[in-house]
Amino acid sequence: MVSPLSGSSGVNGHRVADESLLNDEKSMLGNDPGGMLRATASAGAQVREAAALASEVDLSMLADEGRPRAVVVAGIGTAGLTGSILATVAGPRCPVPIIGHRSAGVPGWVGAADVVIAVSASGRSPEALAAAEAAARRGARLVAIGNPGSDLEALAERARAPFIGVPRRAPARATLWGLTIPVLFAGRALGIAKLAEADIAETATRLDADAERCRPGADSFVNPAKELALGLAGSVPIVWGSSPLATVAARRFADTLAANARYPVMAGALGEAGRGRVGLLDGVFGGLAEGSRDIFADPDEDTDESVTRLRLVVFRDGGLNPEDDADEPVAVEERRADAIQTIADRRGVRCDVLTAEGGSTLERLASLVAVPDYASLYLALAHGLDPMAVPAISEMKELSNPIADDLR
Ligand SMILES: O=P(O)(O)OC[C@H]1O[C@](O)(CO)[C@@H](O)[C@@H]1O
Repeated sequence: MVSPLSGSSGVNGHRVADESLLNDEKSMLGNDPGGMLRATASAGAQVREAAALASEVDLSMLADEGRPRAVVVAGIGTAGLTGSILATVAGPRCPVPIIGHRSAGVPGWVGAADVVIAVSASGRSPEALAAAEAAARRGARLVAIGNPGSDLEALAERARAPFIGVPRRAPARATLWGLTIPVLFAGRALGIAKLAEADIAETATRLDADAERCRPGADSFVNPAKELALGLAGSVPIVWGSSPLATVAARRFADTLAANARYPVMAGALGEAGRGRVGLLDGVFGGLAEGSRDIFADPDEDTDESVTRLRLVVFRDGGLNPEDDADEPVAVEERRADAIQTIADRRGVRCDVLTAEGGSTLERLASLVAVPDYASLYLALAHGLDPMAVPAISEMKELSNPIADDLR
């Protein structure tokens, strides 16, 4: 029997995206048996619910021993991304290093002076469990976040550490906001991240508004997520972020495009790409592919599917406050973002631009995550793929699990 958390038609799909599959809401919902569209639409509700649940947990013991030497956020996949979000919200002047740890256990130097935040949507990833265990063993302050009633909760209980339960109603990647808010609460309790109630409320409102704009019933000409998905169809997407905040969103888009739509994506910081990977725009999938195209043809009408092309997506931040004393002035980031658009344009490489909006770091991040999250689902659906199914990931777990191996 197919479990409600695993799809069933992951390997059936069409090589060429079919826009008509995005036109009929009812059949689209039928092609999403796991309810990923619905789960993604709950982002705003996740923020509110997680904030309510986190505020019921006494996190004061985290701050009892004063400012930690370092904060380690341990978890894999979406849970791991919450560490990057905490670092972004804490900002470039955060006095405490925030280290994301995406493998089992914790770094060798972690000890009593440090804090470990172990995150796992299921509450049973070996990485987060091993991190929580190691933190308790080494006397580090621990807070665990994840599925209520899970092994992670039991472990936190044994370690007398606070646990913030995040109800599990969807796969981890559709629970980003439910996992993120408790991590930010932990950061706030430690005095390293500012998180005003108004920021939380406005972020939830923005996520609701984006869910409305991107709803399945909205046609592609008014639905920014369908438009983004159809533009990416058949391409190799490259997603670059203009700032650290925008780069977190870019990496998130790479994760969801890979997991939901099964597209290979390159993502990263535009600053770093500008010193290296930007050269891709001159290569076989970039300028060379575009050079073979009829220059008078409408780029959006181009139907030559035998040519694989890059499609650039630039996430622009612009910063909350240009006077911020971040390491890099906002003006430099802005010039770089303008430059990449010009360079793409000169080579005929098509480019989508998303610009952050909102009055807080959290809301700005949400504004760069919401539409792309939906786009990854629409791209899957346009290819006839069940966005929830992850057969290769399941096989990977099965084949690499030593217990399963012994039983064979
Ligand atoms: O948050 P969890 O349940 O620990 O899962 C970690 C990661 O493992 C996966 O379930 C894949 O195995 C991802 O979807 C997820 O982000």
